[in-house]
Amino acid sequence: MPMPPMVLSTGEPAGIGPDLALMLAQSDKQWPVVVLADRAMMAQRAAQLGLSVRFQDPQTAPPQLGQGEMALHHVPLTAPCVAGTLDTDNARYVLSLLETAVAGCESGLYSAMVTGPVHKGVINDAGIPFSGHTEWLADRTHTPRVVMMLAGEAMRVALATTHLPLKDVAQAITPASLTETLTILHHDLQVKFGLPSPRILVAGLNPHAGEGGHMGREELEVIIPVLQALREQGMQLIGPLPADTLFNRPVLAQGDAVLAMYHDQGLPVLKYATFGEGINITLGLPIIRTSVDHGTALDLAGTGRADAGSLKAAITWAWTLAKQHRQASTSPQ
Ligand SMILES: NC(=O)C1=CN([C@@H]2O[C@H](COP(=O)(O)OP(=O)(O)OC[C@H]3O[C@@H](n4cnc5c(N)ncnc54)[C@H](O)[C@@H]3O)[C@@H](O)[C@H]2O)C=CC1
Ligand SMILES: NCC(=O)COP(=O)(O)O
Repeated sequence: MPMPPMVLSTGEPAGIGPDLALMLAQSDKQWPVVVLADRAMMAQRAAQLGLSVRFQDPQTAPPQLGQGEMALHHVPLTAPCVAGTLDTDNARYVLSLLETAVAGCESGLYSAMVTGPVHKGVINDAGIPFSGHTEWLADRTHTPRVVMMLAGEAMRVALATTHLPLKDVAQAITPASLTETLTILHHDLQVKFGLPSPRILVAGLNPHAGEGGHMGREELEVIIPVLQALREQGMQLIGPLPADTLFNRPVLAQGDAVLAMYHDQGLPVLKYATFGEGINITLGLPIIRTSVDHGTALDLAGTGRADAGSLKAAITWAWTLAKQHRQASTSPQ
């Protein structure tokens, strides 16, 4: 049986997601991907970008598409879309792309999902609470805990908390949540990244990792006891390390991944080092999901100036993971 294709949700229609999908369709080496988007919007965006794309019905498309071809599953927009201009009416469209992608992965129609960027604000403005793909996917697949990890050539950074207001971060880092996060991270570094004995650099929460309790007590009361308990189970955990000195080359070289305590502790450094070629992967999900390392870039939509490097990396990684998963599930025990 051939591998099912991957699925790409193009995300916010006013953003660069549709542009990037159209740009990748120009490549002479095409991945097996079914693109989810409104066909007329894609045709209009292609014309705006000066790109020629022939849309194929995924049911009848050949497995290997040629340059300038795209397997497109039509999902209708709710309202007409202008590149760069958000419209709350299209929030349901964005979520229906995600729902179609997940349902297809669950049914075996697709082997992995790759997500283009969504605009979290406009979905909330439409009256739909939405923190991010990561939380939405956890909820949709009934997975109590997942882990967001961004990865590039220079480093991998996972997060102990994701899209939370800063004031809520400390109380969200509990012995149970940190233990679960580290367990998922450790497991997926082994299984998905082929690291039999991963070394994880764990950041502290407070300046100077609390400076022995003088600048915050979460390290003493939560982080250190959790690391100790998990080390006793055999995990290689280094820390808690002061976040301001963790991100230098000699320290990074001692680990395979960093666990940052919150979004803006880890991601600015990672994006500075790898923006444009990094990927975002949700660990701990029952399906494979990778994504771009950037947002909707409304300023670039329809201009042709967006860089498709991260989407290409996300698709490449999703395919690698899908092949790995298939091999593991078909090889004899
Ligand atoms: N995976 C996702 O769905 C993500 C969604 N977002 C959402 O995107 C929206 C906008 O967020 P921002 O903070 O403005 O981040 P952004 O990544 O959209 O833009 C930041 C800067 O990077 C540039 N940029 C982004 N992607 C680029 C690309 N592919 N090529 C060249 N330049 C690029 C933009 O032009 C802008 O100057 C927010 O609603 C945010 O929540 C942000 C990150 C990830
Ligand atoms: N900064 C990364 C980010 O916001 C991605 O979030 P998600 O939509 O993949 O959960």
